[in-house]
Amino acid sequence: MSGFDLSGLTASFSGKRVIGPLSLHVNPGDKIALVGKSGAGKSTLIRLIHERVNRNSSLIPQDLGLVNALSVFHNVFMGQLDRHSTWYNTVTLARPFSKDRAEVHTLLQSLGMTEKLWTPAASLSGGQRQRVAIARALYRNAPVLLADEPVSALDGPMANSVMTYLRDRFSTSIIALHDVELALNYCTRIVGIYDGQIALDQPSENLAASDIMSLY
Ligand SMILES: Nc1ncnc2c1ncn2[C@@H]1O[C@H](COP(=O)(O)OP(=O)(O)OP(=O)(O)O)[C@@H](O)[C@H]1O
Repeated sequence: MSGFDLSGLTASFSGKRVIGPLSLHVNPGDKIALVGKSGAGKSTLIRLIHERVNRNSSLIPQDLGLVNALSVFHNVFMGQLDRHSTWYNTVTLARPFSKDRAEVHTLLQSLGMTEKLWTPAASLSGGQRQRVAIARALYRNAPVLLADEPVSALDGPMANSVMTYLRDRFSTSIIALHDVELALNYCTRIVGIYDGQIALDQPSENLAASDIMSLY
C-alpha cells in the first residue's frame, strides 16, 4: 500500500468534540508515534484511522480484543479470518491445518510463547495477552500497522525486542505510545496530540524527549 491521506477526521462523545477536525498525510515507510497525555485522543484517532484503512491494516487495539474462551492459536489465527472461506475457518476451529499450526508456532517462538499455543486466552497474564494480540497482527501481515500502546504490559527487554520486530515487519506504522523514549528510538516521525488536535508533527531525528514533554 502506498501512502494515504486522511482528512476530515472527527470524533465526538455526547456532543463533545474529542478529535479534530484534523488531517494526516501518511507517507509510505512512515513509522509514526502518536504521543500525548492521557485523554488527548490517541486511541480515538487510531480507531478513526482503522475505519479508513481497515482491510489494509493490522490492528492492535488497547483492549486487545481477544476471545477468552479460545486458545492462543485460534486468537492468532483470527488475524486472517477474512482471507479464508467459512468452510476453512470452521474446520480450523475443530482441527487446525498443520501449515497454519506451524506458521503460528513460529510467530509465537519469536515472542517467547510457544508453550501457550493451546492455552485459552482467559488463562494468560497481561503481558502474554498483549503478545497474543501482537502475534495476531503479525499473522495478519497487512501493509500498515495500527497499534495502541502495544508493549505497555511488557518488561523493558521484551518491549524493546517487540518494538524492533514490529519496526522490521511493517513498512508503515502508526503506534500510540506513552513511552517517549520508545517513540524516539523506534519511530521515524512523532505526531503529538493535544486536545484532539495535532500539536506537533516532526521527524524523530529533530526531536529530544524534552521537546515532546510540552504536550504533557
Ligand atoms: N466511549 C467513550 N465514551 C465517552 N467518551 C469517550 C469514549 N472514548 C473516549 N472518550 C473520551 O475521548 C477523549 C479521548 O480519549 P482517548 O481514549 O482517545 O484518549 P487517549 O489519548 O488514547 O488516552 P490514554 O492515553 O489514556 O489511552 C477522552 O476525553 C475520553 O474521555
